[in-house]
Amino acid sequence: MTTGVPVLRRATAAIHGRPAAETLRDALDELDPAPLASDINDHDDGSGLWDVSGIFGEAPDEVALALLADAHGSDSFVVERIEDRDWVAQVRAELTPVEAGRFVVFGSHDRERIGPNRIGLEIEAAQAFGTGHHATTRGCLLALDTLLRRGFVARRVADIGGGTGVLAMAATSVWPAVAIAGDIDPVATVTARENVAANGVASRVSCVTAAGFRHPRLHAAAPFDLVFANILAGPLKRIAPQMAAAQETGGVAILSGILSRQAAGVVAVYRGWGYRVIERVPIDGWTTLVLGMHR
Ligand SMILES: C[S@@+](CC[C@H](N)C(=O)[O-])C[C@H]1O[C@@H](n2cnc3c(N)ncnc32)[C@H](O)[C@@H]1O
Repeated sequence: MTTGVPVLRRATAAIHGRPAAETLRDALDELDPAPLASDINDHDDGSGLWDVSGIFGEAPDEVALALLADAHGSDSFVVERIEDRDWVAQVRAELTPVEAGRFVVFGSHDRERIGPNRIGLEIEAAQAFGTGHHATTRGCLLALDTLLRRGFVARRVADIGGGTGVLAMAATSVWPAVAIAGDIDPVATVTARENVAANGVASRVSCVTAAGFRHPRLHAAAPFDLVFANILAGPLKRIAPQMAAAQETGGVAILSGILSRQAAGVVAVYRGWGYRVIERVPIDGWTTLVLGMHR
């Protein structure tokens, strides 16, 4: 039995074919707190069934998925405990370096393999999101790469939903900037601090536990030339007023965690707060938005 490893459970429901996959995906996105991972699969056998599953660390999330299953006509709902193992060690061993524009994100086990012509970001996969493998993180790094090619320079950066701190560190690796990475999850804050120290940028990147911009350090450091926010479409819409208050004309926001079909809705909200679209970066069904503030 491994100690210090979160107990994970997989909750699975077989749902009858009426709801579209998008409806189920939206419903999964709305679960609060969200599952650590989720999946939707068509049975593909003519039965018209969907398998909807989520991996959870906390029982209340399972209850939410059970309600979701019930709302969509499921007659089976199963929760199983996943065998304990050292997930962090397993994930670390399996991770390979990820390239995005001029950046390469890698674990310490790959340090020797990174060439000199890349900007390396060493990230240990712990219990935080942001190893560069997800399309949304890559989208943000590619968006940053594009801003650099356009000659954009940022001195003050905020990373809302910073996870491992990868985006804040990317910004401080290309500009003499200071950055604040805020995450609602205190475990992510600890992980980000470790990564920031390992990359030698602790004097320029501070990591705080905060929901959105609600932290004195974020208030004191505003206005920000650049804000990253790789959280989901719903929370992005909710923090739009805070984002607009934290930026001035000429400021840029890189927003991600947006399913491509949700992008128009996010853009509509941010237009109402003075933002215009500079660029869209679509990857694997996700869209990263680069928005410029023109108040
Ligand atoms: C998809 S991860 C992004 C991590 C990293 N920035 C990246 O791009 O890979 C989203 C992170 O946002 C955090 N989060 C979600 N909602 C938030 C909110 N309202 N305020 C701050 N952090 C939030 C989550 O805890 C999670 O660590």
